[in-house]
This record gives sequence, C-alpha cells and structure tokens, in this order.
Amino acid sequence: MASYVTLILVAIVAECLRRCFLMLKLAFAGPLSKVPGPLSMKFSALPWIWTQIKGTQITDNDELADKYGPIVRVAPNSLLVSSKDACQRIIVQEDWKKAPSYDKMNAHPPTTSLFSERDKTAYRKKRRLMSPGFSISYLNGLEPKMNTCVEDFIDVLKSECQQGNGAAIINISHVLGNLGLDVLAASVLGGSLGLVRSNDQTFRNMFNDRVEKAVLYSQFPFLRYLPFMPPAVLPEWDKMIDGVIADRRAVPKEERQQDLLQLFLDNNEANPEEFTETEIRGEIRVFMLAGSDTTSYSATCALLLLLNNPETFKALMTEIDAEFPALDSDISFEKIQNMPYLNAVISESMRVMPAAAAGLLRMAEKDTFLEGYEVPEGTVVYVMTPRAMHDENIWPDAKDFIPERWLSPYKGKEIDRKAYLPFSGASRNCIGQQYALREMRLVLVKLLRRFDVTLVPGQSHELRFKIVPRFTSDQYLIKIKPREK
Ligand code: HEM
Repeated sequence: MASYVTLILVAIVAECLRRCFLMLKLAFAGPLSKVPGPLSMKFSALPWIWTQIKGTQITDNDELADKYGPIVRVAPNSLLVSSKDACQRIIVQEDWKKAPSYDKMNAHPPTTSLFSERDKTAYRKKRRLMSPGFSISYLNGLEPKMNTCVEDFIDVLKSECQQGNGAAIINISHVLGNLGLDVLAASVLGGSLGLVRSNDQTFRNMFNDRVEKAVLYSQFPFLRYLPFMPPAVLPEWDKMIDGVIADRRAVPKEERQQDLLQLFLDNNEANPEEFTETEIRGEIRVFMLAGSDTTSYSATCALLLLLNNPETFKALMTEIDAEFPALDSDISFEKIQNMPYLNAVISESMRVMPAAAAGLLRMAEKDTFLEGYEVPEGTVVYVMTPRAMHDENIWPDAKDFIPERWLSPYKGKEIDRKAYLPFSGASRNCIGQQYALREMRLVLVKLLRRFDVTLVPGQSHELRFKIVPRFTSDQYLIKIKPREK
C-alpha cells in the first residue's frame, strides 16, 4: 500500500516538474521568447486574463504598447500588435482567422453565431444568409421605422424638460442604449420594445450580465459546467426572444415583415436541422447586443467630444441650422448623409473613442513573422486597431478631437484610411456599419436641432471594457433645453 502511495506521489511530483520545465522552455526558449513583454506574462496567461476580468484592457494595452513597442508578449502564447501595417496585414490583407476564444464566448456551444463563427466556409454561408437584411435598399427602407423611434426619444426628452421647469439633466448613455435597442427591434424584429418610453433598464442589465459571463466563461470554460454557476444567458432573455418568434409565426405568411427575423425563420423552415431554433436565438441575441450597445456608445462619445470642444460643436451647429432652418424642417436620411461636417464629426469621434476599444482577436494559421519576430502557428494576436487610430505619426495631435482633418489635410497629413478600422475590415467587417451610421446621424441631428445641449462639467470619462466599453460611472449626463427656433 505504502509503495503504491509513494508511486502516486512520485508521479505527481514528476508531472509538476515536467510542467515547470515546459513552462520555462516556452517562456525562455520558445519561438516567442524574444518578443518583448513583462516577465510575469512570459510564464502565465493569468496576469493578462486578470486585466480582462477587471475590464482594464484599454489602459493596460496602452501602457504595455507605450513601454514595450509595437509588439508585446502578453501571455505565453499571445501577442499584442499595434502598428498600422500589422493591423492592415492581419485584418485586411491576410484576413486571419478569429481566435479560439470566440468559440468559448458562445452561450450554447457548439452553436455559433455570425459574430463567433471561426470556420471560414460556415461563416461565409451565414453572412450570405444575413446580407440581404443590410443591403442599401433595405436600409433606406428603414427610414420611417428609425424616425418613429427617434421621435419617441425626442418626445420623452421634451416631457423630461416639462417636468423639470423647462430643462433637464439626463443620462444620455442610458437613454441612447434603450433607443438603440428600440431601433434595432423595430427594424429587425418586427416592432420597437418601447424602452425609451418605459425607461426600462431590464435589457441593459441582461446585456451587462451576458458580457460579464462571456468574458469569465471564455477565460475559464469549465466554470459554466459547475452546478452552482449561473447560466451564460439569463432565461428571461430567451423567453422574450421566444415570444417575438411566436408572435411572428402567428402572422399569416403573406403579411409578414421581410426583415432579419424573417430570414432566420425562413432558413429554419428550409433547413431545420442545420439552422436550429437555438441558432436563431443566438443570432438574435448577438444582433441585439452588437447592434445597440456599440451604436449608443459611439453616439454618446460623439456628444461627449462635442461638448468638451465648444468650437467644434459650434461649427456642427452652424451646419445643422443651415441645412434645417426651421424647428420642424424635414430631417431625411438623404440630407444627413451628405452633411460633410457631421460626417467628419462621426468619423473623428469613432477614431478618438472607438467602440472596439481593446482591439480585435485573431490567430496565426501558419508560422509567420510579425514586426521581425517569428510567430508560430496557433499564436493568438490582439490586433490593436485603436493604437493605429491614435498613432501620432499618422494622425497629428492624435489624442485631440479634430473633425477638420477629415475635410482637408491637417498639419500636412491626408487621412490614411488604412489606419482607420473602427468597424474592422475585410470579410469580418461589421455587417451593421451602414445601419449604425444612419442611426447615429439621425439621432445626433434630431437631438441637436430640437434641443440646446450643454455640458455637465466634472464628469469622469473613465471606461471599463467587457466586449464593449462602458463608462465606469455607468452614466454620461447632459443638460437639455428645448430650442425655441
Ligand atoms: C457604431 C456602431 C458599431 C461599431 C463601432 C461596430 C464595430 C464592429 C466591429 C469592430 C466588428 C468586428 C468585431 C470582431 O472582429 O470581433 C463588428 C462586427 C459585427 N457587428 Fe458591428 N459595430 C457597430 C454597429 C453594429 C450594428 C448596428 C449591428 C447590427 C445591426 C452590428 C452587428 C455586427 C455583427 C453581427 C458583427 C459580426 C460580423 C461578422 O463577423 O460578420 N454592429 N462590429
């Protein structure tokens, strides 16, 4: 018996020694050993995982890149790269595969979504299925639906002002979050959820819960299988989606709205084994999250930057008032699409405060070189597109908000589109890019044409990042007062 126990102990010690040896070998003699980076990160992925769980990646990534340069080893098998050339090469020219952590983000593996699918053939099939829901003609047809939701938003702000004796302070980040979801539901799920009117924060809380768990379970996948751990998605969310699906199925076929939900249902009917009910729910959840939080965050940041740069704000107001001289001027998609300063404000705000603030995750599919270092197949690469968008050599006064640079060369530099990837690029670019731009233009112009918007001073701009950025204070306040003319 004693010799049996001794044998097990020896085996355990031998395994520990073997693992230590492999860890040291990988840290100091492996192909990535020459890449600069903190010592602790050469040995273990834990320090890097910790920054993701805390949500401090945005500042931590910047500090690492400032200290170690355009390529940093952030875990035994992971790199962070930030030069424009590396971002272009990985995202656009070579279109590297998404990293394995996207698999682990799925709520019900192995079911994937358009966002998380890593297999290129399966991905192309999904994208082809969903593309008609984002064609230019389809998006143009969404104008009345978007307009109705934005008018609801304007009504709610007006009544807030009436209750506040003519002016109000509102948490624009919350209101725009609900508006984003109302617009999305109206255009792709068949009807607004009325969240702006009800000021219901249920979805916001469900999204927060989902992203917290997606980050945790993608780092520690075994956790989701422990009996006492909460499910990856709150059951109420799936219940709500099941209700939307049941309502649509109850409508006679010839009367159904032709939108993304209908594309999903038609596909499910044609291939029930391949495109399952679980898959429909997963896609809808992804669209609800990706399609609302990013847009509302970007619109909030555009307002934040305008309010903190009064001259720029004035220039935008001059353009808006010239284009729409009366309070009730008709604000149409066509007109706002062609407002140069407005478009420059939106482009510049997404450069200064990009929603994909912690970069994009990809994986080397074969042995290669990056920034002169050997990178073996399977290495995970954090592609820091925000760093390329903040590179002082490409964007003079990169930290400043200067929409003028989009209209004519600024300090002798033309815009370098290759260094501008707020919607990612190539095959995995954002499918909702044109949709988001239409919504942002409409929201900004209607809000600023109808209200005097002023800064609430002294607010923190600190962000936490969990798949999308959020203000640490969970608010961004603005002061509004209806305009009289
Ligand atoms: C300003 C707003 C938005 C920004 C900045 C943004 C940004 C991005 C980025 C950077 C990606 C690539 C993510 C990655 O590679 O991991 C992406 C993908 C995606 N976005 Fe957006 N997005 C916005 C709005 C929207 C909207 C409105 C929708 C839907 C209505 C949407 C749906 C998606 C989907 C489904 C994907 C995955 C696409 C694929 O892999 O084919 N996004 N977005």
